[in-house]
Amino acid sequence: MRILILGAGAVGLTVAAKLSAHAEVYAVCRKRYADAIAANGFVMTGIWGEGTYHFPCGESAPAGPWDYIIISTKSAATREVCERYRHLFGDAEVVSLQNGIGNEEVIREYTRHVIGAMIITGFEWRAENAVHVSVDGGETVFGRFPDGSDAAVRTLADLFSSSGMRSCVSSAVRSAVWSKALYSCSLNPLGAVMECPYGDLLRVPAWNIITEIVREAFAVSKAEGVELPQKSAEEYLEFLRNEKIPPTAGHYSSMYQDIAGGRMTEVDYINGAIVRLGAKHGIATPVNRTIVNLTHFKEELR
Ligand SMILES: NC(=O)C1=CN([C@@H]2O[C@H](COP(=O)(O)OP(=O)(O)OC[C@H]3O[C@@H](n4cnc5c(N)ncnc54)[C@H](O)[C@@H]3O)[C@@H](O)[C@H]2O)C=CC1
Ligand SMILES: CC(C)(CO)C(=O)C(=O)O
Repeated sequence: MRILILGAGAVGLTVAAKLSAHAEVYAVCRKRYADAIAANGFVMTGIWGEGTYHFPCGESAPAGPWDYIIISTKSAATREVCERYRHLFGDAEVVSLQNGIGNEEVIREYTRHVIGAMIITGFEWRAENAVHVSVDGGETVFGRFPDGSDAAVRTLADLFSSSGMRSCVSSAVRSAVWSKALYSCSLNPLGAVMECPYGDLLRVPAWNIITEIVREAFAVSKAEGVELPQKSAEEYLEFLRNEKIPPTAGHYSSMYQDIAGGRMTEVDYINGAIVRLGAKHGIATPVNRTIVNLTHFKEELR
């Protein structure tokens, strides 16, 4: 099996390392990462095990055909990556292994073979050739986008699982992507602006803000025709409080880490997507809009 990973950073390089024992993998990444990995290997620490991995990577992609092409850039780069590498897509299954709303819709403009995914594991840079896997909020979910499942989806989920990355198949992956987006809307920007781990967001003043974020986002998800497993915003909030925050309570959000590292966050593709889609449906989203502005303000202060 040949797998190409495009825009490999913390997530993509770690996944490449895990898959490399079970498949032929190539990771397209920045030159400084490729040079560091060529010199010293890729060093993984944390809950997925510790080790040094050697796999091919570089700034440009080798010729196809590829069985799977996994896109693991930040959402802002999805279209750019599709434009640059569309000549390699062919019959490959193109997988979005990203956070945010709208990535699969962009990829669908370039190929009919789109697999969506929802990943809720934490990856933190430690060096240009080193990533720490910090928390695990559940299995990675794969599905045919927007819904359905088939042999190609099952093969990919099985490959991830047999490579040591717990995964499953859902016939409603769009719903899984939205469920994670609601989680990210609630926790990531607030954790970044307040500089605290997720567990602190259970405090009453933060939870009051989260309640409004989720109510707005839930209304937008309904207007978009997304069927979440929870029937109401209140049910989603209970799920977030009781099932999703506890296993990741000590985690500092990736938006916190982006701001600390001087990078732009993905807030425009998370809370910002709720604001844009809310406007399309005539749903007011003042709290999500405020959170987007606060996060950009924080980005500018760094
Ligand atoms: N880090 C985490 O804990 C988690 C991240 N995610 C999601 O996974 C996705 C990737 O996140 P990370 O790996 O953390 O980000 P990252 O910033 O570490 O990696 C993204 C990589 O894409 C590369 N890139 C950007 N534009 C490119 C282009 N035009 N061509 C080629 N490469 C390009 C960058 O150089 C960077 O190395 C995001 O959507 C993120 O929200 C999801 C779950 C957890
Ligand atoms: C690490 C994780 C999965 C939170 O659990 C995340 O999505 C983030 O920080 O953006």
